Amino acid sequence: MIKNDLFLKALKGETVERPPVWMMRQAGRYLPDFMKLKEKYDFFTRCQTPELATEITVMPIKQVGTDAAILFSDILVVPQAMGIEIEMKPGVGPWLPTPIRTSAQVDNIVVPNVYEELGYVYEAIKMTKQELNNEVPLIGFAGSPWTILCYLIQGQGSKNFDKAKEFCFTNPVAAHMLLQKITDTTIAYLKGKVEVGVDAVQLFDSWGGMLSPVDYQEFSWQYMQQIIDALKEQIPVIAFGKGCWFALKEMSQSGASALGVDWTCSAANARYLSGGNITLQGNFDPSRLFSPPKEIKKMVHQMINEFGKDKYIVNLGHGILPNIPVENAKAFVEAVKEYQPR
Ligand SMILES: Cc1c2[nH]c(c1CCC(=O)O)Cc1[nH]c(c(CCC(=O)O)c1C)Cc1[nH]c(c(CCC(=O)O)c1C)Cc1[nH]c(c(C)c1CCC(=O)O)C2
Repeated sequence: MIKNDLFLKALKGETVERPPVWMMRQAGRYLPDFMKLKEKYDFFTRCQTPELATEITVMPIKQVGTDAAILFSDILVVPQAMGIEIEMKPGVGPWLPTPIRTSAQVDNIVVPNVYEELGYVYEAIKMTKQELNNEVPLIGFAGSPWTILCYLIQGQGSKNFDKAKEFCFTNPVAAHMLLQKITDTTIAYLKGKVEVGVDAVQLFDSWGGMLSPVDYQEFSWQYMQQIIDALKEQIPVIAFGKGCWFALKEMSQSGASALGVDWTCSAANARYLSGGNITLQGNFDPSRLFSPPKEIKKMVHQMINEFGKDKYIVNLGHGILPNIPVENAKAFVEAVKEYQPR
């Protein structure tokens, strides 16, 4: 039994005294202790060393006081396991020496044995569960197939992922083959995470909002739905699509336990579009953590009043920014703990 079960209760839609809070990318660069480890070990070494991944995962629990932990890892470990070379270049971010640009390259990509290729993730989960000692739940995650495809084809981050979209629209057969291979790998990968003890999983569709509503259904949502279908009987699934407010209706009917929303969609609109019955998660503008702590607290209380304290998980609308003062992140979390229902 998990001692702080607010997050799990909110995922089940149960009544809570206050909503739970965690932050996307909470295990990251705004924490001084994280930066010390970053100086010593490169990014994928931190991901691949269970002791380091565990240490980083529990940092925000101890130092900021969030109600759930999310495993320190990356969405790109999945395509790495599929045999694709991916580097994390300082100052650039994800970088592929050989981006995928042809059908022949897609043909050659394998659906791996996840237990062999991603055993280090499962070790990190087991170690983290021990370290957390049932204080708070642990979230496992994966990228959506579309968001992973964006990096594989573009070859690096992008403002519009133009090359990824060009590939999908000029070579849809290969694009769908690639999306299906990522989907199959992701399902096996997440089932493995469930087996070693994660308490919930989140799918990050960070670049879903790059697509039109019609293209979103074709190139992203149908694969998200396959993953949700494969997992929903075993574990609560959170579907987060940045910029995907237009799909909230389909998402609400998918069997996901909760839906993530970003700050461009108001609480009232998100409730309306998702049918009013499903748990929502979000949606504080990450840049608003630059405001003074007093103002942050006021805005957080207002946000909870707008979403309602039940069927709600307080979070940011996307990952925390690297240069946010730790004090401000703490104020965000404290505000939720101090919340008094109206
Ligand atoms: C698109 C995406 C990626 N990775 C992820 C996403 C989806 C979420 C989102 O959109 O924010 C997911 C992710 N990446 C990381 C986590 C860890 C858990 C957490 O704290 O939430 C999670 C959940 C650690 C990380 N992943 C990364 C860092 C920072 C780099 C470092 O620590 O050296 C962290 C803490 C690197 C990374 N990895 C990726 C990017 C774009 C970057 C940033 C590159 C840069 O700006 O330097 C791909």
